[in-house]
Order: sequence, then C-alpha cells, then structure tokens
Amino acid sequence: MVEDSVVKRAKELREQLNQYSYEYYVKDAPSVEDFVYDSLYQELVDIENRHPELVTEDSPTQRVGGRVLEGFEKVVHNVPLYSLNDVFNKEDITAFDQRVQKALGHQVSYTCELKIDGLSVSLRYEDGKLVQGATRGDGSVGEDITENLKTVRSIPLKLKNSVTLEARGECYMPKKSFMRLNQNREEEGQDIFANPRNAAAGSLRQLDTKITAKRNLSTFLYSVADTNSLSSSSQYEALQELEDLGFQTNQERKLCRSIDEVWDYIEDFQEKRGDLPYEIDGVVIKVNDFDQQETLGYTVKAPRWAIAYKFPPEEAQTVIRDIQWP
Ligand SMILES: NC(=O)c1cnc(OC2CCCC2)nc1N
Repeated sequence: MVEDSVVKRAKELREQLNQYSYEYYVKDAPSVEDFVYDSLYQELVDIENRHPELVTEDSPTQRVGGRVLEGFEKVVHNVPLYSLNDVFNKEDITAFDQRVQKALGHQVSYTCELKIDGLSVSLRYEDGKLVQGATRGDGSVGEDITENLKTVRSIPLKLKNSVTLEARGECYMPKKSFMRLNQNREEEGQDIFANPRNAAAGSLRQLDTKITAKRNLSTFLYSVADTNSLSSSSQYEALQELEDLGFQTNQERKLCRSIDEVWDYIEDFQEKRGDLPYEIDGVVIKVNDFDQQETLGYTVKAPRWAIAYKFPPEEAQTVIRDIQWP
C-alpha cells in the first residue's frame, strides 16, 4: 500500500508537468526554466520506479515508450479523411464561390486556414484520454502510430474536458528541426530528407519510438470526424473549441466575409510563407457554417464546401536526392 502523500505527490507532479509541457509546446510560452521541468520530471520518474502501480496513461513519463514495434496495425476510419480539390488561380476561387452561392442561394462566410505541408493524422480520445493515433492512409484505412504520436509533445495525452471525439490535423516538422536533422544526417553520411513533409513522414513511420521522440515533430489540429462531437456550429468556432480543449491550432486562421477577403488572405500569405517557421503549400478555404457544409456535401473524394488554393512551388531547393516515402 502506497502512503497517501506519495500518491498525492505523483498526481501533483503529473498535472504540473503536463501544464508546463502544454505552455512550452502548445502555447509556445514556457512559464518555467527547463531545469525546473527536468527536476520535477526526475522526481516523478523516481516515484513511478518505486511504485509502478502509480503510473497513469497520461503521465508525461509515458510519452516515450521503450518498445521497438514489429509493424503498424491497420486502422479503419469510420468517417473518411477526405482530400481537397486543388485550385491554382483567382478564377478558380471565384468559380468555387459562384458554385457555393448557387447551391445555397446566398453569400457565405469562409474560414481560411494555412495549408500545412505535413502528414494528416487522426487522434481518437475517449473521456478526454488519447486512445489512438493513426495516419490518413488512403482516407479510409490508415496505420496505427499511437506510440509515435504520443512522443509529439504538442499532442495532449489528456484533454481539458473529458470529451470523446476524433480530432484531425497535420503533423509536421518545423523548418529549423528539418535543417538540423539533415545536417546531422549528412555528417553521419546518411541520406538527407528532400523536404520537411518527407522528414515528418519518415519520422512517424519509425518502428523505434525513441527515434521519433527526437525528431521534434509538432501538430496543428483543424477538424473533427463528427462535428456533433463539438458544441460549435461553424469551422471558425470549432478551431477555437479545439484550442480550448488543449490542442495546438494554427493562429493564422481568418474568418472571411467574402471571396475578395479570401483572395487578399491568399496574396498576403503568398508573400509571408517564407518567414513562417513551418512549410505551407497553400491555403484551405472552407465554407464556415456547418449546416451549409452539410447541405453542400461531398463528392467521392472531397468536400464540395472546401478547396485548397495551391501556391506555385517555392524556388527549388538544392536537393541531393528526393527520397520518396509512400
Ligand atoms: N493541410 C492542412 O493544413 C489542412 C488539410 N485539410 C483540412 O481540412 C480537411 C477537412 C475537410 C477536407 C480537408 N484543413 C487543413 N488546414
């Protein structure tokens, strides 16, 4: 039997460490120095080593498992992860808006989001606890990479409310981490990654979670499988609700009242994309209201209520080899 003071201390440490980690990795606003975090973390590790029965699934010590996996189990997505129809110019944006207005009979607002150039992932939570993380795969069947996604510090192991939902978002490697990783690989005579997206994909496909844990991956969440699992009635509200639950969401989002505002946003970020700490390959434009999304529906592969405006490729970087990851 463990004395109450130790049980209480372990709970205190877990909550304190998860809060510090949230501030550092999700809000990018640490409230304590690293050494404070490290000493509390070590105190929790010592308690859990002495009393393994005190380990909980949302303990920060459980992020980096020791196991090397044999392979990845398949995961069936009950709600498919749709892809997006791409457009490349202003005319196509206007045509999209015309189709939407014709179908709905009136003007609509759009939520604009930066199109993060990473890997789509889905995160399932039951009663606020992370139970499964998976790749998009072909949209219907993905791979279970829960162990690897648990090492991504900006992914909460426990939400701020004990809700049950499946969140979807992009897992990416920040540009700085990408440059550092390739530098190390070159020094070690290994192949370098062609771009941060490939590096993120390669890191999430690692069978050894300890390697994934060192790749400094991050995430931006942007939707849920079933909008009824949120109280929001629009995409813009839903992004705020996801943020309030403890997820990292992209702060450059904008609610646009007209397609002209959408185009201004696109031009604005075509200029700014080089200064962002992560790679984007365009802008995702979504009809904001969920009821209007439902009215517009889906084609076989993509929603009729969203499109991706793709930027022209940035000036080709000197790439030694383009490593194709499936
Ligand atoms: N790469 C992104 O940043 C991104 C991708 N997808 C979506 O939306 C899904 C949900 C409905 C169809 C596509 N939003 C995004 N921001």
